[in-house]
Amino acid sequence: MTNRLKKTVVLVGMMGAGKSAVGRALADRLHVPFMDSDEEIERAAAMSIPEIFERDGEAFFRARESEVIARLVQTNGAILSTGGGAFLQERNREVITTSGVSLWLDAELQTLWNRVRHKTTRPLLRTKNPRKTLEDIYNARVPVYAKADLRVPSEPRQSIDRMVDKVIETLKQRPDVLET
Ligand SMILES: Nc1ncnc2c1ncn2[C@@H]1O[C@H](COP(=O)(O)OP(=O)(O)O)[C@@H](O)[C@H]1O
Ligand SMILES: O=C(O)C1=C[C@@H](OP(=O)(O)O)[C@@H](O)[C@H](O)C1
Ligand SMILES: [Mg+2]
Repeated sequence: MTNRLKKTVVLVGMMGAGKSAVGRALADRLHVPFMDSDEEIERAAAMSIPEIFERDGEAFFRARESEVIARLVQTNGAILSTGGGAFLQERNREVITTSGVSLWLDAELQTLWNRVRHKTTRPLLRTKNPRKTLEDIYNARVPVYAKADLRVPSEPRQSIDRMVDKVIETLKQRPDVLET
C-alpha cells in the first residue's frame, strides 16, 4: 500500500458517530499515529470524562479540550479523533482547519442512539430523557458539523471496516491530503 497521509485528518461529529472507533481503525489501516482528544484529557487529568465533568464542570473540560486539540493537531500526518463538542467552538474550528483537514462522520439520530444508549460514559446524556437530549444536541450541532471540509455518511448497519474504506475513498479525492 502506497497511501501517504500529508495532513492530519481530524474526525468530528456526534457522540456515537464512531470518531474514536473508526479513527483508530483508520490510523491502523494507513499506518499512521492515532490520537483521541478525550483520551489525552483523561490521561493528563488521571480521571475519566464523567469524573472531570462532575468535579470541575463542563467549562473546565472545554478549556482543556481546546488546549489538547491545539497541541495534537500540530502532529503531521496523523488521525485525530475529537470529542463531539469540540468542533462547536470557533477557535477549535480555526486551529483544526489551519493545521489539518476536518472530516465529519455523519450518522442518523437513530443510529447514534443505538450506539450510545447502553453506555454511561457520556455525561451530557445523564438526563431524565437521554434520547430527547441526544436529539436536541443533534439538531443544534448538525449545521456546525456541516462546516467540516469533508463528510462521510455512516449507515446504520455498516461495519467499522467498511466505514474506514469509505473514509479512505473520500480522502483519495483530496491528493493534498492523501497521496496515492
Ligand atoms: N459502522 C460503525 N461505525 C462506527 N461505530 C460503530 C459502527 N458500528 C458499530 N459501531 C460502534 O459504535 C460505537 C461508536 O462509538 P465511538 O467510536 O466511541 O464514537 P464517538 O467517538 O464518535 O463518540 C462503538 O462502540 C463502535 O464499536
Ligand atoms: O458531544 C460532546 O459534547 C461530548 C462528547 C464526548 O466524546 P465522544 O463524541 O467521543 O463521545 C466527550 O468529549 C464528552 O462526553 C462531551
Ligand atoms: Mg470518542
